[in-house]
Amino acid sequence: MASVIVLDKLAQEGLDMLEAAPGIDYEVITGLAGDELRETLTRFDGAICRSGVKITADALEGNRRLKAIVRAGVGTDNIDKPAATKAGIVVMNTPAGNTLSTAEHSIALMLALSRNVAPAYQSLIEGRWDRGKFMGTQVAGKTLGVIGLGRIGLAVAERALGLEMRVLGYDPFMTEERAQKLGIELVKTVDEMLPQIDYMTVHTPLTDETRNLIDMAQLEIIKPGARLINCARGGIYNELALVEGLKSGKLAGVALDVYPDEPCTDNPLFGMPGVVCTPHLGASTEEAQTSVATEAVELLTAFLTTGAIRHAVNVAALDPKTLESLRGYLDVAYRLGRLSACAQPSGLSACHLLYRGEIVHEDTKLLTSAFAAGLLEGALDEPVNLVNAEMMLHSRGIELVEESNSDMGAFRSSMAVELSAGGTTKRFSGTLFGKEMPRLVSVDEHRLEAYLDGSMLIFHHQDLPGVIGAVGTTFGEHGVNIAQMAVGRTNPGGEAVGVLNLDGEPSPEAMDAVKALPHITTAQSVCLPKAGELPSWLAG
Ligand SMILES: NC(=O)C1=CN([C@@H]2O[C@H](COP(=O)(O)OP(=O)(O)OC[C@H]3O[C@@H](n4cnc5c(N)ncnc54)[C@H](O)[C@@H]3O)[C@@H](O)[C@H]2O)C=CC1
Ligand SMILES: O=C(O)CCC(=O)C(=O)O
Repeated sequence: MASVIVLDKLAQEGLDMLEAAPGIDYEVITGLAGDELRETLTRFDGAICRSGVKITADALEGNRRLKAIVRAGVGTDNIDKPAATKAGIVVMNTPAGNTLSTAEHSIALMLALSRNVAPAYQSLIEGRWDRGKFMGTQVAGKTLGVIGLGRIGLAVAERALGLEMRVLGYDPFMTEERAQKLGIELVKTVDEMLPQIDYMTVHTPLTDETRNLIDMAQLEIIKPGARLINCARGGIYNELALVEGLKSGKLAGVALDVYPDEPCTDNPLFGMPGVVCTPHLGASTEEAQTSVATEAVELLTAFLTTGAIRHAVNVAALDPKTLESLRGYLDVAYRLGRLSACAQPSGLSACHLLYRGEIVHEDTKLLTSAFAAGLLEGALDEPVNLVNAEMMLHSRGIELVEESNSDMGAFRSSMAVELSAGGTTKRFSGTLFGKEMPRLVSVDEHRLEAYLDGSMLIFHHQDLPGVIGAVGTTFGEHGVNIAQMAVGRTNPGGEAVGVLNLDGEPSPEAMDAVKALPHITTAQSVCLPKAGELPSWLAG
């Protein structure tokens, strides 16, 4: 049974889906923070949140159970993604469910600003019939600047065009041709837009580039009387500049749905003339909340029950079809990682991976992550999986290089690993027989064919009569049964390698006895998962 925690208020439709999901238990606990949040999260496999809870590095510290966090919404800025990645936790979001509602809220705020809706209502309920005081401005024929032409920005632009506005747009990822088709005039910089606009709306994440996008300097060039709207993230407009702009008359209005620190009930803009603010309501419609809640539950339950990863913001996607078709090779990659960790337990500085044949047309990045997970699994006291393995390898200064060659070589697909440590190299390659039989097909330059599972012995020796027999006899004396044997050599009488698949792990005494045999140069015991045994992140 997988356990899920819902950390913020979630639409009932989402909770109903959790209730009905087979193999899933859930609890709703909102308002958690600090130690209470950290301790609670250690009891769950998955979490669903909105923007209320702050999942900081502290909240994830020492968590060995949580596997996924799904944000029922777009912005994942309330989740410490580097900390989640380090802990091997997948972070996913529901990117499209609240697009239209947020676009509509931006338009609503623009119209509310233009027609003084909030102050006129306030004045009315205070007993005044002030028809002269609240002269508005028509939006038709006016110019709207849209910063960020992603899902919400484009939906706003489309609606503004429907209101007969001229729309200028700025987004480094939008092409001139596409903008033209949509009826948006693309500008090259925000500064180019500022002298031309009557309204501005932002629809970007808060990043180093978008923080304080409108500041004191921009007030110097903005068209006097402009009205600014922010339904994206607090901090994109510098609030002190907005206060100054309103005081000086440079700005005629400001509408905010989002704030640098939320919840926010105290803000220098609140109560100023020309300001209308809402408490982060962009996505607060029944339609948007139903959509993000049900999608979040779908994403989390699919991940917890099948391993499928969609809409992840810290790891490559892994849809059920890809997972199914790659599972065998992910297993080969993971086992080669485990084998490499035994063969090169210290001083590793670089791993070169070469994918050959048909497999190069698949997402080999995932295979590389599976290899890295196998390599590190036994060495770390924390969970390692596809999410964090490469990051952990890099943070240990181990270089990971991936190459592909579509030539098949001896197999339809294969994967070779070269490990470098202090001027020496070791090489292994593996392939998949059938759909799920991982095989070791070379050690260094020697070809062979051995099972890539269970207990193994890999030994280098001189190719002389009686050497292999002596290994068999020695193991026999120590009660170790040999299930299968493979030998590879380049020249008769030269260096050779033997791989034994054993029914049990040899004792240290058995290993010492084998190492002491004449003509044996190295002997390494390797313990891999049994055939068909997969790590939890791969088993689904
Ligand atoms: N107020 C609310 O309740 C809601 C707020 N949001 C926020 O709205 C924002 C936009 O959401 P979506 O449109 O779904 O995201 P999106 O990812 O579809 O679009 C973001 C766009 O911003 C552009 N962008 C990034 N950096 C930029 C820069 N420096 N200058 C110009 N453009 C830049 C990107 O190229 C992309 O096209 C997000 O921050 C999200 O958190 C989303 C939903 C609800
Ligand atoms: O959960 C909410 O209502 C906030 C929505 C939001 O800001 C987002 O999806 O980025």
